[in-house]
Amino acid sequence: MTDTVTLALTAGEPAGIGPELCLQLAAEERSAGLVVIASKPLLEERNRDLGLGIVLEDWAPGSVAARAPGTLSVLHVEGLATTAAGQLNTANSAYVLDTLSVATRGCLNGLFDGMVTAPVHKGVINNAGIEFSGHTEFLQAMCGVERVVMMLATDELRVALVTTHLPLSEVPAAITPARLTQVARILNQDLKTYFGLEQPRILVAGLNPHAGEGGHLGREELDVIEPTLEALRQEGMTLTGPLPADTLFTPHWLDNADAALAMYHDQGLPVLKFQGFGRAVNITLGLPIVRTSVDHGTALDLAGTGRADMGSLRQAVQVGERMALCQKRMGGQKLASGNKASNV
Ligand SMILES: NC(=O)C1=CN([C@@H]2O[C@H](COP(=O)(O)OP(=O)(O)OC[C@H]3O[C@@H](n4cnc5c(N)ncnc54)[C@H](O)[C@@H]3O)[C@@H](O)[C@H]2O)C=CC1
Ligand SMILES: NCC(=O)COP(=O)(O)O
Repeated sequence: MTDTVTLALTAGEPAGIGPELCLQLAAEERSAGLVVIASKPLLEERNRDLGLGIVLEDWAPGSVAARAPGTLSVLHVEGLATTAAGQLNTANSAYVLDTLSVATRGCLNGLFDGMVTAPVHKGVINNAGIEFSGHTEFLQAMCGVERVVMMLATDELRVALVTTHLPLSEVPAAITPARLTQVARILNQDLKTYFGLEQPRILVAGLNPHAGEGGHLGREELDVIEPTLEALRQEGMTLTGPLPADTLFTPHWLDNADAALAMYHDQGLPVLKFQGFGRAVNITLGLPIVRTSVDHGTALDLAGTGRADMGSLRQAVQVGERMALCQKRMGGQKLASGNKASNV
């Protein structure tokens, strides 16, 4: 069958809202099969504590994932040390990363058509002595691709990033012609592949205030961004910029564009979250597999209360399903242009 997909859904940080959001989502009507990758006792505990009444079914490769409202397939992952909501424990970090590895391998070997991730806590994983910047970088390494692109999207706005989880002080040096070229090519290609845009119109932000004010407020625009964009235009891309980031996100520009490309995390994401926090999806472009995620973090303050909003997880599943169907129709795994796989 090519018109249905099975998605792996990682439940994320066990002390956060991820496990309960997965269970709450399982109560709803859905067309994609979902297999939650998590500790089964953890899900049973949240299910019981919140009185959700979801029927948890063990899933094994080859079996059909549950789709009926009120049921959820589970692929159990060992290694969880503690289950207390709201209380981080470094002893759970290896387990959290195992859930990501299981889902990623399952996508690479065709068990799943894509993966959706509930939030992890980057700090506690690092406190456990494991270097970890985020799912995005983890998946890039695990899939063996040279570059990936983080894009968050609502129905009205798409914002992609040139750099992701970097200290601000390291951002200027990271904006090189090579990185900008790879990011723009991946963004352009995946907007065509997954969003049906024949000629994506991309707005590119400058790095400095007023896009450098002609070199008086920084030279990255003159030395790196403008020449790189010009070369990419020669390849046929429709790129506007570098634009001052403070006016790029206004209707004047956005009304005639398909995506904005920001130079760094907190240049683009605050705007996106102001516009649509709770209904946005985080998509990793440039991977050979489909991966979507929520727009929020672990919300430890809400964990275990059942009050967290599942709008973003719902959206992540729906977008992941559409992307997986699109990839299936193309005949399987694909690589974004210019991205080399070394161990897939
Ligand atoms: N996809 C992922 O794995 C992500 C993980 N994180 C991680 O999450 C941790 C906590 O990050 P914060 O900056 O505190 O952001 P956060 O998103 O966890 O919380 C920020 C505020 O938004 C609220 N909130 C978050 N999700 C909500 C939901 N579904 N419904 C209602 N309210 C919600 C929280 O209660 C809190 O007041 C960090 O370690 C961060 O790295 C953050 C973003 C994405
Ligand atoms: N702000 C987005 C975020 O932190 C999520 O990152 P990732 O874990 O999806 O790489």
